[in-house]
Amino acid sequence: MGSYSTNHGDHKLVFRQLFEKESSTYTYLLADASHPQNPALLIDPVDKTADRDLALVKELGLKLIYAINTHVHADHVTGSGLIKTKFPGVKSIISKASNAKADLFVEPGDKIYFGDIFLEVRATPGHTLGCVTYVTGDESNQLQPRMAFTGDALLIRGCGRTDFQGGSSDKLYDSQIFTLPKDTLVYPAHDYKGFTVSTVGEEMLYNPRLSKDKETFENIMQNLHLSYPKMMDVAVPANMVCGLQETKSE
Ligand SMILES: N[C@@H](CCC(=O)N[C@@H](CSS)C(=O)NCC(=O)O)C(=O)O
Ligand SMILES: [Fe+2]
Repeated sequence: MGSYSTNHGDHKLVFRQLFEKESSTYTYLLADASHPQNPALLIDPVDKTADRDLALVKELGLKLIYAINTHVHADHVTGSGLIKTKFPGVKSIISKASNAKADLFVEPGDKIYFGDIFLEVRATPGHTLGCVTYVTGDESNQLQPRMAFTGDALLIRGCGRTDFQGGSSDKLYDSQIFTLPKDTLVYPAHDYKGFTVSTVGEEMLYNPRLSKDKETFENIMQNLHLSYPKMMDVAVPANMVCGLQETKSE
């Protein structure tokens, strides 16, 4: 289910799942096509594919208003800064807890509106301190099932590593992702196995890490033995400033 436009009562949600293959990153394009201006947002854009994403926005006749990140990525540079240089009206968004730069900062419980649809912010720390999950909603609750953009907190049959940038397996386990309704669709920031979508209920049953008890989970996370992302030294400082490397004025 990578791409659809669907009617939910009064709402017409445009949804596209886009992939950046070098970092196996998913970027998501959402828009409210029931609204006269077709307001749209991108979740977790990548610098390398920003032009592709902006061309799609244009082709679909959408008005991009937000470039949103789920967290300070360590494996790729966000497209937010580049997008802002090309579409100056676009506002970048990240969680306040990330301590990164952006135009707007969100906290748990905040709602990011695009037309009559919103993304509700939920704190899901543990992969990094400032990780959040964005969950679709609307005032009349017609937009069902909900879609959760989980960043690296919950991956399909996996989860984000917890060994850098304020990571904590204790916090990730307690981050309450599984309190969302079981039919909530799970859309992660990465997939390394070819999956595109899951549900909360499916992950509660089959996630080989988060379905376990806390002690087993923490033991699994301590023994992943993953090498650090290749781009980490470039990506983290760049993403702390929204992807734009600021030039120093003399
Ligand atoms: N090989 C990749 C990095 C892979 C990696 O560490 N992925 C992160 C998410 S990006 S911060 C992760 O949390 N992975 C969890 C897992 O179980 O794989 C590279 O070199 O970029
Ligand atoms: Fe990450």
